[in-house]
This record gives sequence, structure tokens and C-alpha cells, in this order.
Amino acid sequence: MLKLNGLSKTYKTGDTALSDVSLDVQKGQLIGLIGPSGAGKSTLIRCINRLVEPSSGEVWLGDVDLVKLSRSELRHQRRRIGMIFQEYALVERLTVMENVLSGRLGYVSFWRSWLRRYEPRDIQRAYELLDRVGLLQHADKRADALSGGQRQRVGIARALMQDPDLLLVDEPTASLDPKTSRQIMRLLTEICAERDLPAIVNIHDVPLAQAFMQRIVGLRAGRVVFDGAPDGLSEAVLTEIYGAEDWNPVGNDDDADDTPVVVPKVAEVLA
Ligand SMILES: Nc1ncnc2c1ncn2[C@@H]1O[C@H](COP(=O)(O)OP(=O)(O)OP(=O)(O)O)[C@@H](O)[C@H]1O
Repeated sequence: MLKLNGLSKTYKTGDTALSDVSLDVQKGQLIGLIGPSGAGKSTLIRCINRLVEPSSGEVWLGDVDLVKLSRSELRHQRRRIGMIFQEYALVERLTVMENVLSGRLGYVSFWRSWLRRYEPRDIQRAYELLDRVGLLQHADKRADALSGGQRQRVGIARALMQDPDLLLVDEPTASLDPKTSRQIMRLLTEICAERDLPAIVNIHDVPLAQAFMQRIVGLRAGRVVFDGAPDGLSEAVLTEIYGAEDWNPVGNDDDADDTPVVVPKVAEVLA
């Protein structure tokens, strides 16, 4: 479905954020992208839809290499990629419904989008998606009247409104409390399973990634240093990704002791 070949990115500042990253993502597969700050997670996500231009390499979405496309061709192909952001990126003064419908903007004509005129079938679909993410009764509320978890649900519905072939998800739970984070991750995993939709999720929280992702890709200094099942994330692997014990979510240098750190089991995280 998605194939990255030798993807590299060096910014104009000289910072090399990605070095020769190759990945093969199957339909319906959920990939958790983990790694320390500055490892290149956001750059990788943004190189896929060319919000950041890769320096070299290929990004195949089905049989199209996105890297080779002209700007106008890229605009067309970007409809196939839904994005979900940490800060939701909603239009605060618009209603929940209008925000969800804005996911169709890539499909409607300029005048229709300017007049915010949508096809009845798009409106029907937006209602169905709002129902799916549990927000039907909030359809007419302004986005700024919602909680963080509700906003992220709108973000998910808006991305699905594009009818994408791939979801790119950038730290979807970083602004949410732990319980809401699990609810959002559960919703995402269910939705991807229902639609056989692949997703790459940039996620800081290792236990959360282990609990919900089918495959984990660990980046360090722009290179893939782990690619495997969540239960392959041993202490040694986590140390390779993050450096000594920096992966411990409750770790604190001030009170470090020799007690081994235990990553919570899936059942504990889900409780
Ligand atoms: N616009 C930019 N210009 C120059 N360098 C950049 C730019 N964006 C990122 N970088 C550099 O690229 C490297 C990777 O950054 P990136 O934001 O992709 O990492 P990350 O893993 O997403 O980090 P975090 O978890 O803190 O968001 C870092 O060294 C960063 O300083």
C-alpha cells in the first residue's frame, strides 16, 4: 500500500533528519513511530505527503511515487492521505459539522468550497462519521466548545471524510489525559480495522504504542533501528532507540535508582 525507499531528508540548515529510511506498510496495518525528540518522526510523516520535501528517495502510495509528482498532481494525490494532528487543527469558530465537511474540500470546486456548499451525500456521510466517532449530538456546536478528546474525534472524522487510503497521525494524544488518550487510540485502531486502512502514528508514549499498535518502528537520529512487533520492545531495544533508560515514561533523573523499570502490560494500560 505504502512503500518508502531510501527516504532521506537534510534541511537547509544542514540537519540530517532522515537517513535512508525504507518501509513497507500493508493495508490495515497500524504502525507506531517511536523515538526520542529529534529522531525524525515528524519529518518522516511530513515527507510522506511532502509537507516537507524529501532530499532523496521514493514514496510509493499504491503505484504512484509521490516524490515525482508536480504540485498539481500532488494536490490530487494528497486527497488519498488523511492527516490527524496533535493540536487538532480545527477551525474553532465553525461548527463540528462544518469542520468534518471541510475534509471534502479537496474534492469540491473552488466556488462550492468558498460558498461552503456541499452535496447532500457528503452531509449524510458527515453525519454517519460523527455518529461513528460518538459526536452526533454535538454536530451543531462550535469546535471551540468541545473538550480535547472531542476535538480529536472531530479531527478523525474530518480525515475519514476524505475517504483516504492512508492515515498519517502526528502525536494524536499528546495534548490529552491518559484515559482520553486510550479512548482515542482505541477509536483509531477500530476505525483502521473496520476500513482496512493503514496508519502511521507518531507517538511518544511507549506503553500506549505497545498496547495499540501492531507494528513499531523505532527511529534514532533519522535511522530505523527497530522494526517489529510491540512485544519485541525489550529493555535493550528501547535503550538502543532512546539511549539509557530515557524511554522510561515515569523515569526521572532526580530520583533514579537501580530498581528495574517495568513497562506496563497491555491489560494494565487498557484498564
Ligand atoms: N524546519 C526545520 N529546519 C531545520 N531543521 C529541522 C526542521 N525541522 C526539524 N529539523 C531537525 O530535524 C531533526 C528531526 O526533527 P523532527 O521534528 O522530525 O524530530 P521528531 O522525532 O519529530 O522530534 P519531536 O519528538 O521532538 O517532535 C532535528 O534535528 C530537528 O532539529
